[in-house]
Amino acid sequence: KRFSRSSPLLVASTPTASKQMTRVPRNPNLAKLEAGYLFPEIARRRNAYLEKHPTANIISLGIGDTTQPIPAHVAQKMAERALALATPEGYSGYGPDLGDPELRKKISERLYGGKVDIDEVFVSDGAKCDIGRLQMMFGPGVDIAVQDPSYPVYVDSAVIVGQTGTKNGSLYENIRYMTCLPENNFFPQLDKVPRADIIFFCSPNNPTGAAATREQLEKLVQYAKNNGSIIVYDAAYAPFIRDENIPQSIFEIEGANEVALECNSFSKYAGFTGVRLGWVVCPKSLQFADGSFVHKDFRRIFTTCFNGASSLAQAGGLAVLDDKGMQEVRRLTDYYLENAHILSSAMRDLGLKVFGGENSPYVWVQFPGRSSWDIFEELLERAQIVTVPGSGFGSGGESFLRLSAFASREQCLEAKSRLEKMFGK
Ligand SMILES: Cc1ncc(COP(=O)(O)O)c(CN[C@@H](CCC[C@H](N)C(=O)O)C(=O)O)c1O
Repeated sequence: KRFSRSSPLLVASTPTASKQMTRVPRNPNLAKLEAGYLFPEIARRRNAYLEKHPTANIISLGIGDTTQPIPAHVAQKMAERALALATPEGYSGYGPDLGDPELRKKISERLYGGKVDIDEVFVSDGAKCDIGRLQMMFGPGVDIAVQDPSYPVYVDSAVIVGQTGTKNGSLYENIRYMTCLPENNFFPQLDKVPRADIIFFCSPNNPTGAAATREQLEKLVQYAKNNGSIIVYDAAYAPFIRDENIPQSIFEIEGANEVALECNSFSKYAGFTGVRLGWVVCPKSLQFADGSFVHKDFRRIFTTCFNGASSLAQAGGLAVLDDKGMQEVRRLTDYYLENAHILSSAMRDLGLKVFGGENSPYVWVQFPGRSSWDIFEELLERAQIVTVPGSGFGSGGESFLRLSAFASREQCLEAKSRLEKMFGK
């Protein structure tokens, strides 16, 4: 594949010191970031293994990157939009600041049942990018709470914008880590979490696969209200929810529009990880302590630091949200959920403690007393399977391994038999 992850070009080379030293001071926050960002490290280790064993048939259950083709009619719509750009009547340049109004309307109607206003929907180039922009808006003067373990961008972006102190051991000063373990059913004991201004909450959760129930989310919203906090609710895996009692959005909870905003993504809806399309719902009623409106500030950041999602990607998003597209989303996510079931039952049959994999494409496997990176290396060396070490998501992930269910069905079945051989079934 043209952009196969294994091509050496894509593995960042380390810069060499130049003779001419500049006098520009480095951002001191970047110096606080210890290791590199987690996912390029996974790719680096995978490529290093391939260099040593060029004929290895590696199966990737690591980076949560979709593998199934985009639905044909969605690709067709993007192609038509691209061809239209080559015509005088079809050409268009910069789009509307907050996204194609028709797409914003469809997101509101199809995904929120009209519960959110169209002008509360900000169409973007993806949820990860929105997290960065939200952090720019919040600035260095706030403190955050994160589920531990969780998607590394919440903590790393907090360090970069100056919301934290230095790292002591595996924890950054000034971050409230809300431990999520089997013991508390992967939902934090909120009454034991010190107040934080911003609460990053991802459900269905990456990496544990835990999906918060309505009752749990009502507690979370009440906790934020009691503490005057703002929830940044990351619902990137909502399309995997099958359990009726699991809300698809924080805005299904009464009063959430006074304490929460939501980021989401087309990445896992329809394989848009490379197309790049996401959105934020920022309620107009959300206010900062001084009474100013979050919506106003986010709009300022959005329009100042971002020039809008690609018109091609937005054309694709419109097709994803039509009736045919929503059926395709269901088919694709069912496919990945079946993969998750194959992987979770395989690991369970081997006597391992397994979590997640339902309402989520992530399977969370516990190896008590073992280092996550050692298990990662062992699976790579002995079974040529790439996973993600749980400790990469925080100290709460130590001794866990994350398996993603985005590989092909054949690869998941092959991984199952390799794991059975490896663990001696
Ligand atoms: C909870 C959550 N929120 C947002 C995202 C990214 O959404 P986006 O694609 O930007 O709309 C993700 C994607 N995470 C995956 C891909 C990681 C590797 C990608 N390079 C990245 O850094 O996001 C993973 O954990 O394997 C996520 O889990």
